[in-house]
Amino acid sequence: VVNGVDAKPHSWPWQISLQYERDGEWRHTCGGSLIAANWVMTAAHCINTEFSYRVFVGKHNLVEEEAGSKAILPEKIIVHEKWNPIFVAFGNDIALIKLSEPVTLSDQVQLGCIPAPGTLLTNLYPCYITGWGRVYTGGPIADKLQQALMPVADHATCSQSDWWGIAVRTSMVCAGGDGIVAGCNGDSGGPLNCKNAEGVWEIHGIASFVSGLGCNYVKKPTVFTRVSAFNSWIDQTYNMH
Ligand SMILES: CC(C)C[C@H](NC(=O)C(F)(F)F)C(=O)N[N@@+](C)(CC(=O)Nc1ccc(C(C)C)cc1)Cc1ccccc1
Repeated sequence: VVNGVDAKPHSWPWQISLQYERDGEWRHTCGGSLIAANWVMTAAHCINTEFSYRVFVGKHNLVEEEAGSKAILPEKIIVHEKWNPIFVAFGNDIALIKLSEPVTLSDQVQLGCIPAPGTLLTNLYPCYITGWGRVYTGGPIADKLQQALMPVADHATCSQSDWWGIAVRTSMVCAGGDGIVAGCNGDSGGPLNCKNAEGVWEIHGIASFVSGLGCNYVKKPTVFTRVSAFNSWIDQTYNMH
């Protein structure tokens, strides 16, 4: 997250770190959200079938051992069947990870809520991006979980020609675009957290892409998969696997 702040530890208890093993070391690669005791929602582009992964729950500082955190191996990973790594603009950048064992819920490990199907947020609706991604374009990833207020750019705004134009679909949600705050590599797969009218936090987005010209680039908001466009896919995947 570019120009974010350290989150209060465990204040986003559904946030997970998706890590892959390289040279005997586990490395953070993406964010994700716990949506059931044994299911994590992340971005399809985070998954590479050559790698082995683990899901780390209950984390705040990635470079410290933390009581209450736990690394769990996936039992299976389901990538949306219409995801195409060559055409990110087609969307469907969503994947579900079934955990090999259900997590134990606690103060530090909680489930995130999914919005009702078809829910659309109005322009400038206040949401927060969270993640351990790069803290500036090309920079290092964060040790401590970062958060930043990122107002929604509705589809009418985000699909303007000098914004994302036709690269953004209605199955996506944009946030930010002020050139200051943005998601960046390593935030992929993580949540866009928005409080609903009842005061309940919901996961409205899965961080998908930012501009190749720079993470925080004016009129190129961070683009998220719109979770409320995938409720039935999520339900079907749950019930099928
Ligand atoms: C692999 C892509 C599909 C997703 C990757 N996502 C992220 O980094 C995220 F923001 F989600 F954390 C990304 O944006 N990667 N970039 C490599 C940019 C990129 O690939 N962006 C992009 C933008 C639009 C499109 C399509 C929709 C036209 C595809 C890729 C990051 C970047 C940012 C600044 C400088 C250099 C690199």
